[in-house]
Amino acid sequence: MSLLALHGVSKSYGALRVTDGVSLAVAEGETLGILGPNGAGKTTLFNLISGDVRVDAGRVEYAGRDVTALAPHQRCRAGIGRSYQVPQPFGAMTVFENLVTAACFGGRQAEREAWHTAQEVLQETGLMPHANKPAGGLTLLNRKRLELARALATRPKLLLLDEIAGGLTEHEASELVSELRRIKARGITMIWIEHVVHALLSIADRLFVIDFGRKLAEGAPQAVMQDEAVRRVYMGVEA
Ligand SMILES: Nc1ncnc2c1ncn2[C@@H]1O[C@H](COP(=O)(O)OP(=O)(O)OP(=O)(O)O)[C@@H](O)[C@H]1O
Repeated sequence: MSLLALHGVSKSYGALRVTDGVSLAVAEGETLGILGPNGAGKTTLFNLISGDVRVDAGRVEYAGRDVTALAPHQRCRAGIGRSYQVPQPFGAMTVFENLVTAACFGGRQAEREAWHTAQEVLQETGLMPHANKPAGGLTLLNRKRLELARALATRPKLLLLDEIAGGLTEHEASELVSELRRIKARGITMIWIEHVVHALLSIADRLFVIDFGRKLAEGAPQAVMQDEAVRRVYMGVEA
């Protein structure tokens, strides 16, 4: 069964149609990679799934339920967790406090449970040595880890990752991919927008390529990367 299904979702800003009738289904346990040129509408698609932005038309179904009218916090509590392209922690709070806050408010966990979750997520994401540091002072890698950790603390069934490897060194990106592999092995469904293609290819079960707000290609990673339209639009390779 699909955990997430988008049915003809569209969004415009003024005359600009940023999402144009996108339909998409993601199976439980699947890792879907999203690719597309800058400005193609990838983050907007996440905003429509998480509820940060409302659709103009179409429907968003999650776990068999129509969530199109739900607010972001309701979708989060239903199990849709997300990271943001630009990490957005509470900078003056410690890493641990950020995670407890995410678990309490995003995951609706009681205080004791939230503390337990925060400990687990610190361990899982390698942030334990930084638990008591203010989030605002972290390195880029650790800010990215915290972004992932905050989403995990809400105990998502569906995890939306927006360019989590962007700006990292090769070594840092591969550490992050190892963490994502462990998350995937726990059965969490993931949708990952990423320009670091080799990182994405090392974990994605399927790719979905967007251009001008529309689906350009979808399917098995190797087949999609060989697709002529994808090579022309995304990689600038002449067909
Ligand atoms: N709130 C907004 N108001 C007006 N235009 C917007 C808004 N949000 C996004 N856009 C425009 O919609 C288009 C798609 O933006 P979006 O951030 O979804 O693209 P993207 O594929 O994620 O790009 P990138 O790879 O650069 O992150 C862009 O032209 C952007 O300027």
